[in-house]
Amino acid sequence: MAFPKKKLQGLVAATITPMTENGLDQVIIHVGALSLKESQELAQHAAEIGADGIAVIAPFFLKPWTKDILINFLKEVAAAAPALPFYYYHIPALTGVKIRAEELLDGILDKIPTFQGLKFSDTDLLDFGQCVDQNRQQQFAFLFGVDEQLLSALVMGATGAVGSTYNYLGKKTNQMLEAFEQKDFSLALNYQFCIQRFINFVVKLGFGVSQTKAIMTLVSGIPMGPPRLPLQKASREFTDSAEAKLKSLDFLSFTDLKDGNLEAGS
Ligand SMILES: CC(=O)N[C@@H]([C@@H](O)[C@H](O)[C@H](O)CO)[C@@H](O)CC(=O)C(=O)O
Repeated sequence: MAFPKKKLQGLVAATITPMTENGLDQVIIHVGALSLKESQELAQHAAEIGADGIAVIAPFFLKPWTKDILINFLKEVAAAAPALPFYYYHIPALTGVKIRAEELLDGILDKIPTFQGLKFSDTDLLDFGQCVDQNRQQQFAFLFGVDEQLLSALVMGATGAVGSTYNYLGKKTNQMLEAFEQKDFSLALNYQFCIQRFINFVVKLGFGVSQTKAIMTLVSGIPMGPPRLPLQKASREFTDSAEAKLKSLDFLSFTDLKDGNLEAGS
């Protein structure tokens, strides 16, 4: 998968959608599920509808407890869409599957010939760095998923990023990428700190999918609708505080705001 230079990937729900100036470049569909059969059906469906790739998280109710078991699970899913590039989505805080990504990558192409890369949503930069270091010959995509640490991951060799905040902090993040590419690390750090200030603020208020939807609605004016149960809609207080913070950090001016209907879109 070729990543457009200096462009970020935004994650919308379960679909990874790299953006270019002309819109969606590629669509990678997440097909993870608790049941292998369901995952395989989703993978086949993704192939039928023309997806550019599929991504899978580890099953998290009945968990794989060794690397080999996890690989076997992933292999069976990948085999259901043998023509599609395959990505493993490593997000241990949510799946509870803590098998190190570095271990998983060891010899993975022998098992999963369509393996293309990793979405790495964990703060363990030792594991991430070793994934990159030990696979320099493989041309894998190393997509980082902890937005507040992206700069550190770029230093480690991240080839792309997939995260929730790029849906509305993309401009600032692109400025950080630009500064990084120009080797202006002090400027890049300023951008990263600014992004961190916002994320740190919302994390303290309670931040997740519902809050992401509320902020996206606020910024874009496109009603994202309520989250599905068991998630609860973000409170009005949250949205007001997030809006004030975005403005105080200069992420957003009054004129940037669209007429978002926070209540709409069921
Ligand atoms: C745990 C989590 O939700 N991580 C996010 C990050 O983008 C995260 O929202 C961001 O780094 C702020 O902490 C993504 O990596 C994952 C994500 O958005 C998703 O799978 O929906």
